[in-house]
Amino acid sequence: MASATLYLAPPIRIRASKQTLASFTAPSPFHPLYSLPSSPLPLRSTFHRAPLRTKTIPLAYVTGPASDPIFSESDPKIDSSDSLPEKDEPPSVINWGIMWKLLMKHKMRLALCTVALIGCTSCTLSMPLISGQLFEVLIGSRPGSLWRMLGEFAVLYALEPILTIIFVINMNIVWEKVMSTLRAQIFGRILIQKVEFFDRYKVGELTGLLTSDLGSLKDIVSENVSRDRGFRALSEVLGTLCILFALSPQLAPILGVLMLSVSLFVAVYKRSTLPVFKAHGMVQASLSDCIAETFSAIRTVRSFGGEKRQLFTFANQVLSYQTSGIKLGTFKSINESITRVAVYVSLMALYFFGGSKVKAGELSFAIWAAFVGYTFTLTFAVQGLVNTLGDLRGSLAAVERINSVLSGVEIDEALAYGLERELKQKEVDDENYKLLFSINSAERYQSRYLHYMSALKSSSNLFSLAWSGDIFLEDVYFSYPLRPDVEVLSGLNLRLNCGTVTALVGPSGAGKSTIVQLLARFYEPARGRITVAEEDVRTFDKSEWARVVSIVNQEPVLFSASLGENIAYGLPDDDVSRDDVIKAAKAANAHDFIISLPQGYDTHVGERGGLLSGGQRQRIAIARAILKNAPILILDEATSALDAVSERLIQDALNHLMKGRTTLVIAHRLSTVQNAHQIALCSDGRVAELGTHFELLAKKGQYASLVGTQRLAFE
Ligand SMILES: Nc1ncnc2c1ncn2[C@@H]1O[C@H](COP(=O)(O)OP(=O)(O)OP(=O)(O)O)[C@@H](O)[C@H]1O
Repeated sequence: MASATLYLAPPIRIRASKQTLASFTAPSPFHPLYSLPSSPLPLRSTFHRAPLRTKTIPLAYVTGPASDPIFSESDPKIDSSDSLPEKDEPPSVINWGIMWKLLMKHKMRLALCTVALIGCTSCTLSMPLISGQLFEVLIGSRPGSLWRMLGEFAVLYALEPILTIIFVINMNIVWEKVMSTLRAQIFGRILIQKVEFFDRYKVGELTGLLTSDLGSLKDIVSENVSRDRGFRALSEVLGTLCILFALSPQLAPILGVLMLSVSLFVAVYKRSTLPVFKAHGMVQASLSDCIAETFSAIRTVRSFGGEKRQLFTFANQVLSYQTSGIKLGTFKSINESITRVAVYVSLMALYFFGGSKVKAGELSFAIWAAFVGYTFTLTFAVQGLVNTLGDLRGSLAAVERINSVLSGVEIDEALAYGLERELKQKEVDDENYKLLFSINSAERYQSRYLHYMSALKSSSNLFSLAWSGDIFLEDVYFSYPLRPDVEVLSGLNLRLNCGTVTALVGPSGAGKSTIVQLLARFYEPARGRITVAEEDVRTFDKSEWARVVSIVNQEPVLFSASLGENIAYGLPDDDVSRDDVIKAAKAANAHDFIISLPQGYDTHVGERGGLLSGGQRQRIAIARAILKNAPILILDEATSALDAVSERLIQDALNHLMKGRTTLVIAHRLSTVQNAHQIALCSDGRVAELGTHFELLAKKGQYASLVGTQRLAFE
C-alpha cells in the first residue's frame, strides 16, 4: 500500500465516552491511522460502494402529489399493478410499543430490578414491625432475645442498601441504554426529513428535542430511582397500606385514609410552588445575561458612556432577584414546615385512635409502635410519588412534543429507503446498531421501503448517464413548501449541455439558487421534471444522485475535524488514502497553505471551519469536490466573497475542477462568467434570455442592461 493513512469520513465530532465509541466503531480492515471515529454508529468497516447491478429497469418511483402531470397514468414507466402501498403516517418516534420493545431487550436486568425492588421495599417495611416487637421485648411485655432481634435488624440494615444498590444500578443501566437507542433513532428520524422540515424548525428547536425533551424522559427514571421516589415510593405506599390493613383492620381505614389525604394535600401543595422555584432560576439567568452582556460589550458601553444605563439595568435585575429570592425563601420554609405538619397530624391521629385502642387492650403496643414508623414511611413515600407523577406529566408532554414534530409525513422517503437499503447491505453484528435502524420503521414501514427499492432504476448506470448526457430542467414549476402561494419557478426550461459550463445570472430573487436546490434534489418540482440523458432524476435513488452532483457555494461548511478529514468527506463512504487527499488539495491550490500550518493535514479547522479564512475554507471545499469527482458541478457564487488574490487562486482551482464536467455557475458579477459556453438570464421564474456573452449583448435585452449597470457601478 503506497500510503498507510486512510481518512475515515464523515468526520463528525462526537462527545462520548471511550467505551461508547468502542462499542460503536468497527475497526477498518486497512488499519487507519486516522483513528477518529467516523460516526457514532458502527458504519465504517461496512461502507463500500456497492451499486445495485440490476439488469432490468423496473418501475419509476415518484414522490410528490399523485396528480403529477409528468407521471400521468399513460406514462409507461408507471405500473399500476405494482402500485405503492397506501401512504400511511410514519409511526410515532416514541410510543408504548417502542418503549416496550426497547425495555424487553433487557428482560434479565429488569427481572433483577424487580426482585431487588421487592427485596429492599420488604426490608424497609419490615423495620417498623420489628421495631415494635423490640420495644415490647425491651419493656418486658414480650418474651424474646434481644440479641436475636438485633441480629434481625443487622440483616435488614445490611440487605436494604445492597438491594437498593442492585436496583438503582440496574435500572440506570437499562434506562441509559434505552435512552441511547431512542436518542440515536430520533436523530436518524430527523436526518431523513425533507429539507422543508429544516426550513420549518430552527436548529435550536431540534436540538431541544434531543437534549432537554429527551432529557426530561430520561429523568423520569434517573431522577426517580431514589428511596423516596418512583417505583420505590409506589411500592412503599402500597406495601404500607397492605401492612396497615393486615395489622389492624379497624384502625387502618381511618389512619390510612387520613395519612394518605394529608400527605397528598401537602405534596400537591408543594408541587404547586414549583413555578416559584423556576421563576427564581429565570431571574438568576437574566441577571447573569446582564452581567455577561455588560462586560463582553465593555468597549461599546465605554464609547457610549453607557455605565449609568448599565448600572440601572443591573440594579433592576438585582431587585427582581431579591424579591424572588425572598419569595422563594418563604415558600421553602412553608414547604419544609408543611411536611412536618403532615407527619404531626398523622401522628396525632395515631396517638389518639391507636392510643385509645392500646389502652383498651384492643391493639398491641408493638403494632402501635410499628404504626408510628409507617406514618413516616407513608408521608414521605406519598410525597415522592406525587413528585414522580408530576415529573411523569412533564415527560409525557416532552414525548408529545417530540412526536408532534416528528410524526408528520415529511420523511424524505426517497432518501430514507436509499439509506435503509445501504444499511441493509452491510453485515453488521452489533445488535445496538441493528436496533437503531430497524425499530423506528415498524415492519410495515420497512416493507414499504423495500417496495420502493424494487421501484428504483438501477443506479449502476447513473454515473455513465451523468458523464455523457445533458441535464434538462423541463417546464419546471416550483413553490417552496412553506410559501406555497408564491411561485418561484414558473415553466422554466434550461438545458445544461454535457461537459460544458452554463452560467445562471439574473436579478436577486429570480430563482437562481432555487434551481440549484432542485438540481441537488433538496426539493422536487411541483410540476415538470429534471432529466439526465432523458431519464427523470426521480427514478434514481437520492443518495446515488448525491454522488453525481458536487456543489461548491459561497460559504462552504466544514466539519469540526482535521483538514484531511474534511477533504476526505468528499467520499464519505470510502476509506480515502492520504495520497488522494494531497492530490486533491494540490489541484485545489490548498496544499501550500495546508503544509504551512504546524500540523499540516492534521490541523483542526474548528467549529464550522472557523479557524480558517474564507478563501482557505473555499479551497478545502473545492478539494473535497475534486476528490468526489462528480460529473455534475454546481458553483453557487463560489468566488463572490473573496479578495483578488484568493479569487485568482480559487478561479484556477475551479477551472481545474470544471474540466469535462457539466457545470452550472451562479454569479452576480457578470465578469466572472463571460467565458461560459452559455449564459441563461433568469427572470420571473423562467429563462428569459439564453446565449453566449456576445450573443446576449447583441440582443440588447436584460442581460445587456445588467452588464451596463455593473460597468457603471465599477466605473
Ligand atoms: N427556503 C425557502 N422558503 C421559502 N421561500 C424561499 C426559500 N428560499 C428562497 N425563497 C424565496 O424564493 C425566491 C427565489 O429565491 P432564490 O434564492 O432562488 O433567488 P436568487 O435568484 O438565487 O437570489 P439571489 O441572487 O439574491 O441569491 C425568493 O423570493 C426567496 O425569498
